[in-house]
Amino acid sequence: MGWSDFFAGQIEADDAGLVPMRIATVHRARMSAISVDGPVRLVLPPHTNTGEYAVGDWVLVEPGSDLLHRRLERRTLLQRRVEGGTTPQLTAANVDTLFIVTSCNADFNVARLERYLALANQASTHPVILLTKADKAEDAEAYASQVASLQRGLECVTLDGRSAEAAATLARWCGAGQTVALIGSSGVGKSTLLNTLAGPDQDAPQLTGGIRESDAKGRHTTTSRSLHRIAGGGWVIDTPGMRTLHVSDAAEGIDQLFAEITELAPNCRFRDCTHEHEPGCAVQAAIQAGDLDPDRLDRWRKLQDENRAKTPVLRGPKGNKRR
Ligand SMILES: Nc1nc2c(ncn2[C@@H]2O[C@H](COP(=O)(O)OP(=O)(O)OP(=O)(O)O)[C@@H](O)[C@H]2O)c(=O)[nH]1
Ligand SMILES: [Zn+2]
Repeated sequence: MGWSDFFAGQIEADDAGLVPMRIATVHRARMSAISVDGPVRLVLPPHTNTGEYAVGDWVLVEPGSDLLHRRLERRTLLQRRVEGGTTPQLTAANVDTLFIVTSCNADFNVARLERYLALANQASTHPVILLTKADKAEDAEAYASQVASLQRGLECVTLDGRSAEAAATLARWCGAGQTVALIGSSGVGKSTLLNTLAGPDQDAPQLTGGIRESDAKGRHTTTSRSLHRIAGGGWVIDTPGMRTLHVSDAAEGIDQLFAEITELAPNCRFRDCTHEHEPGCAVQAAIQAGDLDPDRLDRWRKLQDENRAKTPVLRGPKGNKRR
């Protein structure tokens, strides 16, 4: 189930008799978990804020009563801030690999992929780009080569999400104890991949996924996420389609994504160089030399600006000052 020494090391003497379980669904007022014996509807202590839990979290539970005791520290955490939100929304915890799904057609957009990559980096998960609908594309490899230039060492596969070969191709990231999550816009084939990964033995996993609820503006949103077992392997977390993906709280993730720019910056004459018009700018020099794509610098700038604008700067005794 993804249990490891990292989690085992957090068990203390006081926890004797409690059982580790993994959160499978999070709703406003209830949560379910998966234990070695199967699914469990958790009994929540009064005043539990389910917003502090994410699918994939490890928790300690009292056997018999199914009373939730406490959550264990996470290895990775995917989160995002919704428009106007004061605290980030937790999307998935303890994900080893994030499958960023896009299709070989009009959905393909490098700027959007870069956003997802910044998010994956920030969460400390390993991103892999899945290019679906390769069976319908004239030149799927052309998409793959565009992906290759987005981040150093970035892995990418092209596939037909409906085929059994897709499960075989993805198996190397889906072994026993591994947790993957799927992210991508509507219609790119996430549910299809989920079904392919879960295999024919499970009853329609997409039906167990989301509960439709209305948010404050009356829009329908899928508020729950779910954890599904992968046929013969690990676990997959289904995240709801993201209407708009804002990048926030992701400064380090962006630096990692744009490593070639991050690494040039110390060579600029001015420490606070914006790489726009300053003399002695190493980044502009790289563009002049043809070593850096000017579009890439534009996208870096837009993402930086957005991240700064969307990340609240907290000051004062309690706030961590952040960019
Ligand atoms: N030809 C082809 N069709 C695909 C592939 N993957 C998905 N589809 C089709 O594309 C359509 C959309 O797929 P879904 O799996 O529902 O997409 P989704 O990402 O889950 O969409 P949301 O639920 O809206 O987030 C379906 O008709 C699938 O059969 C693929 O690799 N090749
Ligand atoms: Zn510069």
